[in-house]
Amino acid sequence: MKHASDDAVAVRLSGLTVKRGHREVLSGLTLDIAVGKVTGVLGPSGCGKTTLLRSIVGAQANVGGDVRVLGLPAGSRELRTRVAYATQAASVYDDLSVMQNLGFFASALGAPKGDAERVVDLVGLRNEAKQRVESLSGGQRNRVSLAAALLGSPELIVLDEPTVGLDPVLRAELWDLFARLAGEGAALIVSSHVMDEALRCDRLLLLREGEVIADTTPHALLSDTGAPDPESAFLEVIRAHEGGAS
Ligand SMILES: Nc1ncnc2c1ncn2[C@@H]1O[C@H](COP(=O)(O)OP(=O)(O)OP(=O)(O)O)[C@@H](O)[C@H]1O
Repeated sequence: MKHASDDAVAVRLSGLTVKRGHREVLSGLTLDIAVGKVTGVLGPSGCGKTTLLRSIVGAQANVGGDVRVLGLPAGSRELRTRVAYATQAASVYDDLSVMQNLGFFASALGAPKGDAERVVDLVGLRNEAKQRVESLSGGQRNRVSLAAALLGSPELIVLDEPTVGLDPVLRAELWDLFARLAGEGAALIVSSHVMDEALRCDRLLLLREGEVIADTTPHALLSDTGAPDPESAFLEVIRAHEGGAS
């Protein structure tokens, strides 16, 4: 029988361990990620953020332990339209326009007619809609990828560093959008190495060398460490973790 609370769980990790090459990149992660919230995966370059996201969307090899997504094993066929993933490198066609790309992905996903129009507005690319992707700036290309990830109505939206290369205004707008989507009931998992973005998340997972060293909220991160900003708070958490580990 299903537990009632399972409906609120988008992702359940049980002892997730990943080896890449000879290295253990993630070491036994056990945690649940809730629906209706923006969960931030924060941490320095190389700490395992992308590997964690790839494991959740079923794109990672050599995964040990168990990863359940919306109650199903990660990567299950049934999850194809229910889970969206935007990678760091924009995965769109250079020789097509923004709208042609979105139209293509919309029909591949079976998204409703008009959905490409909806998402192009969501990511603020209306003026560039007819432009070929190859002529866009890096930040604009990433937004095409993000728009493609928002097609249909995914229940879980996994975004790998979606705000890289964006100006502060656009960044703030996208974080507003993430909060709105979570408010509508989606689960969002957003990675970033910009600690200030931590403040926009409902929950924070701070990752370091493949381990979750803090599972907290922006408010608790600042109040527990007494640090003035998330960057110093993160350093404080690392110091405390290393002190405790030695
Ligand atoms: N094939 C491989 N062999 C050995 N190590 C690997 C391999 N692929 C990735 N790694 C290592 O795994 C670690 C985690 O990589 P991952 O891409 O998940 O980090 P990240 O936190 O997303 O980094 P960034 O913020 O720079 O994108 C890194 O230290 C990386 O060097």
